[in-house]
Amino acid sequence: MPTTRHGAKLESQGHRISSLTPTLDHMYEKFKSGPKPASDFEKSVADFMDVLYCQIKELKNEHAQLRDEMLFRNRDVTDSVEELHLSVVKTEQYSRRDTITVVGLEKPETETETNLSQRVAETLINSGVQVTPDDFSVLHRNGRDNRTVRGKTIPPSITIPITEHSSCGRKVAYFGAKGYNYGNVNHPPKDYPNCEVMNQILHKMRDVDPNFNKDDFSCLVTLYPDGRATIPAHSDDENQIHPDSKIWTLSFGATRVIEFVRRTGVLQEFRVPLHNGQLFSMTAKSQSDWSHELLYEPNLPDPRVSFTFRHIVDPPAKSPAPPMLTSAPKPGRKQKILFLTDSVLYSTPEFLFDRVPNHRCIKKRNYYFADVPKFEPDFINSQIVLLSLGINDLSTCSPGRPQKSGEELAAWVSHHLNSYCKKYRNTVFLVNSILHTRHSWLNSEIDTYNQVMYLFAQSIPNLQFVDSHTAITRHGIARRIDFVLDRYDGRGTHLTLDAKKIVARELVAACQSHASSSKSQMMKMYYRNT
Ligand SMILES: O=C(O)CCC(=O)C(=O)O
Ligand SMILES: [Fe+2]
Repeated sequence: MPTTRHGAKLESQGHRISSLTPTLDHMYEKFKSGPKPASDFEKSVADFMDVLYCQIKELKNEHAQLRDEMLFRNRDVTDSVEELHLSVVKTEQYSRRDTITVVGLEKPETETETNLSQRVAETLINSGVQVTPDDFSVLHRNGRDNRTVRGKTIPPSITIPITEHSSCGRKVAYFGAKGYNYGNVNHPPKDYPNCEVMNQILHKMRDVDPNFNKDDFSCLVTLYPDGRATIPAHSDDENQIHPDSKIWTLSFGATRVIEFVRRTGVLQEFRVPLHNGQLFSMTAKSQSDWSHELLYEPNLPDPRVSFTFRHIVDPPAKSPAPPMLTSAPKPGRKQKILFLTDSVLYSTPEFLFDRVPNHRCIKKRNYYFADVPKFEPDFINSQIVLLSLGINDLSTCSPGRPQKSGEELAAWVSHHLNSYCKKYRNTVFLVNSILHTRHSWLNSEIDTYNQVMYLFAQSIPNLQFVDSHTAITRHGIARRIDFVLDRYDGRGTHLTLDAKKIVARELVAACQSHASSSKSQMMKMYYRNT
């Protein structure tokens, strides 16, 4: 590889481009601590050096940010291409396998897709099949023109893809004093049937849960005729379900397997078989943190019936102007996520937060916790304030002695967050854990800080501790410190792109769960009672 003379010189002195800034800092410090400029010329050289130094630093920051943004975007594009590829493979398999071909249906000049569906449906209905034209919305002719074979006109055949029915083969009945809606499905209120089976089941439910009563709890009865009927991955987290409601499922018939997959952070999944006569319960937390799915078992011929009970409440009324120090978001305006971060995550692109529906992220640089009050005027207009700080408050130039201990920092931060959370009750404060460095003395302070903050956040309804440190330690990259911390950064407080991506995913997921949850409702309840 050709090397310029200048490049060779830099290499030989051990100066890599990536280490230029520490060198520059060092040179600048030396320059500033040298003799004071005497002449006008020396003064203007000193001013010139100041300007150059600031501009180089700014450019370097900008460069790091642009590089990360580009890498994040690249990864996004790769992910989308992979997803598209998978969906093409799926579509191909599906178009080869799950289709019906109809031959011999003549093709009039005036044929359109809609009247073709109509005619196919009519033909099938005449032969005793129960269908409607809507069942064939994507059918098509295999060719445009009729062919003539030995004097006979042969119309092009028709392919009918068998579309997965939205209920995935399930049949449901709903009973309860209040209606229940999810997705496009709308179950109106309906009296429980006064029959032996239902009465016995209700009786059993009261034995199990003393709070159970059929005025509050609704029952969704689902029939899965065989193993091909499923319920796809979902969480029962509609705001019509009481925030503390357990979801009870009573199973009869064939054993089916329910699979849980964690919704955020590191991928975790597990399966539970649901046997005949078994009662299974899920907590609200298992809905917010996990999705569940009844797995497809094409070779299972037997039916299963489940009775699912949920405590249904009236959906929260559209709130009037929120109380206290809050300003209602203007209609049509996106809500704000204020992201205060030190340099560890400063290059996290704001666009990643576009995944939080109806929100936009404004990122601001903040090195020390002591600087947080500068941004207080913005809290009132932010739905989420995300704080990723702390390492600069702990670390110090003389190893072994932090500026503040982990415990001191946690006490100080929690004191301030406590008052912010009370003052800005409609704002959710997310505080990110501090990540490990290359220094064990510092890491033990970090652990203390993280533990105290984790416990503290549990007691404040609009404060959440985002444990991105644990997300990293559970990830494969934790095998080697160089996979997590930037190798060229001796201080060990800068992350590799992989680590940044893991943390960013945690932060975005935490914002997503707050943006969609009924937490603000719970916060109001909490503050009303305190
Ligand atoms: O049938 C089951 O066991 C699960 C049903 C379910 O997840 C639901 O109704 O939300
Ligand atoms: Fe469910």
